[in-house]
Amino acid sequence: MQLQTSQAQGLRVRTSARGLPALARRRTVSVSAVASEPRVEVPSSLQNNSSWSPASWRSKPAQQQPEYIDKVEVEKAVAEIHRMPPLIFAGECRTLQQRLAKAAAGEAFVLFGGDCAEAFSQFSANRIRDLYRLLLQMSIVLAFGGGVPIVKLGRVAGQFAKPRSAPTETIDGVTLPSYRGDIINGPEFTEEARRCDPQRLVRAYNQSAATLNLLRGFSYGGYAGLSRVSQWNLDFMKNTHEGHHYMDIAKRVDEAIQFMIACGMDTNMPFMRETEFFTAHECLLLDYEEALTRRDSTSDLWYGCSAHFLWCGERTRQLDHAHVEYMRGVHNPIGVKVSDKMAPNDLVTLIAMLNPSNVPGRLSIIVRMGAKKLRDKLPSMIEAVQRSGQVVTWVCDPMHGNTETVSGYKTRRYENVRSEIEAFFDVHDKMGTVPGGVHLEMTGDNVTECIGGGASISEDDLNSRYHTHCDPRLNAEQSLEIAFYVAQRLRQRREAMNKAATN
Ligand SMILES: O=C[C@H](O)[C@H](O)COP(=O)(O)O
Ligand SMILES: C=C(OP(=O)(O)O)C(=O)O
Repeated sequence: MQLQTSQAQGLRVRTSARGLPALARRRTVSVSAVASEPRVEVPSSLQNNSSWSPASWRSKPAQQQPEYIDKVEVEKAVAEIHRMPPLIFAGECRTLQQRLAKAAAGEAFVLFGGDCAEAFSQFSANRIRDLYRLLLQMSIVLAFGGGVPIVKLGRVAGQFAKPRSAPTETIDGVTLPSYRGDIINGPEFTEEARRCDPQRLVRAYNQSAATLNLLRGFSYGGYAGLSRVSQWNLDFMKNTHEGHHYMDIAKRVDEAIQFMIACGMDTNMPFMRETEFFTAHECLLLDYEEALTRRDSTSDLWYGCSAHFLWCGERTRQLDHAHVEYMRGVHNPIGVKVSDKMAPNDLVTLIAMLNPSNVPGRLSIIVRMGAKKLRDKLPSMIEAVQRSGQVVTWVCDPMHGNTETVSGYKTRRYENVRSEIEAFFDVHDKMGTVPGGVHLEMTGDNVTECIGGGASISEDDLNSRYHTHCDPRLNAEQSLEIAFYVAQRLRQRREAMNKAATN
């Protein structure tokens, strides 16, 4: 065993025989393996020897938090949420962690998608249903291509808080605080709306609870049954190329089911009637997250009970700051967004802090850099993580490195989104590592927020149905088109691996 020291970080990384030389060969991680010993020692300046508690983040600097005027009102709202039931259960988080471990090993694939920012004004059963069934459609397409289970994770039922690049916004000479998500303030450009209002915390909790209730109903009440695959096509998609392509697959699924029934398969089996669906959001607003942090009575461990999966954003992942402190102590599966700005050694340290026992499925690294930077930077990140023996689930967010402003609208080009996914698969194929999933800002609505794709949305179309409160989302047709592209890449990987196995 070799011992390497990175002087810049004061970080000691031990590499084993399966470290450096393994880079060139295809490598899978066994999910059934018990968690291996951590191989990375966190520098003493970053070590946190004090014990963790749901409130220990308060002793660290916290980025992107709202400035409330009335602190007493905040305390009241937080106390109210603290008395409310948890939104999720620890056992569900453990199940999700197992699924994500499979994705790390290439035995499953993660489909992560939903609104950039959920909104109080856009809350409706139809919108939740349309996002849900689009995710179901996409998961059918992906499972068909990839031949692996699809882990469905919605950016939903809690995706309310937004980190912003600038604290203020100026329009026609008037400067107001930036919109930070409906859980904090309102999107309208008025002083009143932009004031941080603690009552919004309670409203966001209630909307999340109601949304989750419906999602659980869809997942376990028959809506998501495999016999209904051909009924999930959204009405406005029926006459589109993607809609037709989807129906071809749906017909083949129907035929396969008929065949299996003829062979004696029991259609009452849970996998025929139900599906697993998990929720996720950015762990940004720490007052809210702390109020929903609960100790699981069966394991005695702490869980963030606002969602099954929480992620730390690109703007709040500082190694010695509050968000990393909070996240290191909750036992949910978690993620971190990573741009090209992150140094590979810092990534290794961050992983060691968040997943010191190296548990597969605990940590997803969600990369978001744009295609070109991804081709340049991702290989050295993967190499550093591999060399340290750390197990992570690599996920591609092709949205956040591809935002631009056109005619005054924030937008993204379909072609750039697809290119980043292409680069992500190419890099993993080249390195023999596993592309574990995609993370999309998307909606089941027929919006015109991203340019291009088969729907041919042009720059001039942007103002026609631009409804997002923050970043532009792929519409249903563009999302399905992405799913077909990813499915094709998954199929190619599967075929290449089968070929390699038979040679
Ligand atoms: O969704 C992510 C961020 O909140 C968003 O990209 C920030 O946008 P901004 O750069 O306009 O603040
Ligand atoms: C803010 C987000 O992403 P990032 O942290 O990658 O900018 C997001 O996904 O909503």
